[in-house]
Amino acid sequence: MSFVPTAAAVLNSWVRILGALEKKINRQSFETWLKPTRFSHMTGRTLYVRIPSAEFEKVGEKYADLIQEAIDNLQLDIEEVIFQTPQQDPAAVRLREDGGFAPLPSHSLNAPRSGRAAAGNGSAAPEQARFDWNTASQLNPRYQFDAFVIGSGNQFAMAASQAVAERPSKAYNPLFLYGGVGMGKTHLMHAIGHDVKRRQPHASICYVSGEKFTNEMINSVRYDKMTSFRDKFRNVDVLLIDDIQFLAGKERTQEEFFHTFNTLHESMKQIVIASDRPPKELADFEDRLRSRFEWGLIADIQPPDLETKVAILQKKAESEQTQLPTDVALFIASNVRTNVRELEGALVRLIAWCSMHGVEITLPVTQQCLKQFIDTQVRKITIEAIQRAVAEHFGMRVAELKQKNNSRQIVVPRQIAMYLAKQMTEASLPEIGRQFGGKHHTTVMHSISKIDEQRRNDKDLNRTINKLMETLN
Ligand SMILES: Nc1ncnc2c1ncn2[C@@H]1O[C@H](COP(=O)(O)OP(=O)(O)OP(=O)(O)O)[C@@H](O)[C@H]1O
Repeated sequence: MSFVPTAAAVLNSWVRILGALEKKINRQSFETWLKPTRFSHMTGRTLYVRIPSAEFEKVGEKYADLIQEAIDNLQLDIEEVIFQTPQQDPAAVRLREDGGFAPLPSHSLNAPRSGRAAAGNGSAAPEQARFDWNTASQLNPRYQFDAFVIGSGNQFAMAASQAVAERPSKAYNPLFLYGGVGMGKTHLMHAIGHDVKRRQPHASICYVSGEKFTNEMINSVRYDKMTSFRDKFRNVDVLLIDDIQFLAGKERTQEEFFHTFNTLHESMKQIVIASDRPPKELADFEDRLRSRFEWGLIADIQPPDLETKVAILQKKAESEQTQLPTDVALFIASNVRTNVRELEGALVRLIAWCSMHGVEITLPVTQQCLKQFIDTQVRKITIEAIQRAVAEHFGMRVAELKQKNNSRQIVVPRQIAMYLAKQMTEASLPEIGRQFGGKHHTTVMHSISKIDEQRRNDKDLNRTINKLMETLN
């Protein structure tokens, strides 16, 4: 095959493969298993595909023939496809030379897979005497404290995490970390795990997501293995449980977690919990659990400011052995909004593009390469979308935001919506005024500066705005 891929072809390769698969398999399977996957990057002739969770590892096996067929038909120069979750390193499934997909041989990062099997995740695996967290801690080697950039929004959470790592169960127990999507909660949890392990090599560290905890519990009930499930989670030195909000409304799982929590806490074992919201906002959670989450320390992570975003980009580039000029870092940081994961995505795309074209990373190249990425972000957010999101958040109708009504219940959401319109769209003040029922541009300006000022002192307002920004992004 003498096909020479262009950068765009490589970046679009997975999208093109998906396009071919969409025509071959039923819609529901496609929507469930393939649509959530994303092109990650390409190294040599290896295509890396991002899957949302370990559950998706079977995609490679299930659709191996169809993927191979699509690669052949599209004449893509791809030798192997690796599916990886954000947490795991290249793992899961690999396209073999003979054209089939097979699991990679087990190594330390794959160890969690054996962990799941031992817990009876869907299969009737034999009971295990004691789960070995030493080989299955699921910690990502890249998520270390020294790879975490400190800024005003995360310094408290970082300090609390370091204190916990230095003195597990003695500093703050539990430590409850919360913040929006891609703000570094998982990174900090893994860093705690690594640091404890460095100080106490024999400590057993368990990192588990709320979803995995739930699934393992369901399977344990199903296969009558609750004893080993309890043994597994109640005999660790440090329990790091991510995305606890997943347990909302799941009474039986909450009950089980309640007892896990009590056992660990009573035996002076460290518990670290991460969530997308503070304990008091965890709806559909038992009060006794919510109150336990507040026993130790609650630390929030706010979105990074511009300087922190630039520093994160520089650090990530450094770890990729890439020189990132300051004007490029500034350009990316100011155009990619709050989410650090998206910031990383933009950088990965840029590095891939430049290495494929054999060009240096400069501002014009960056502008060209990230144009679509940034345009999509800008395009996505309209004043109408902001009005809808704000109205929904405050339980009101969009029309009320535009009415001449100056009651506080209407004024505050309207001011927030105007503020977001200024921050997140290109619209001018008169344009914003027009879209809010014909307000004068000075009224818009007043609203924006009011919210801007209040946001600095009012933590709840700040959180509401961050949450709305995330929803819109
Ligand atoms: N301050 C930071 N310094 C360096 N990297 C960061 C920082 N904050 C986030 N990241 C990086 O951003 C990515 C997303 O972070 P992470 O997965 O920890 O977010 P999260 O808060 O757990 O998000 P989610 O709620 O979606 O699980 C990771 O690659 C992480 O290393």
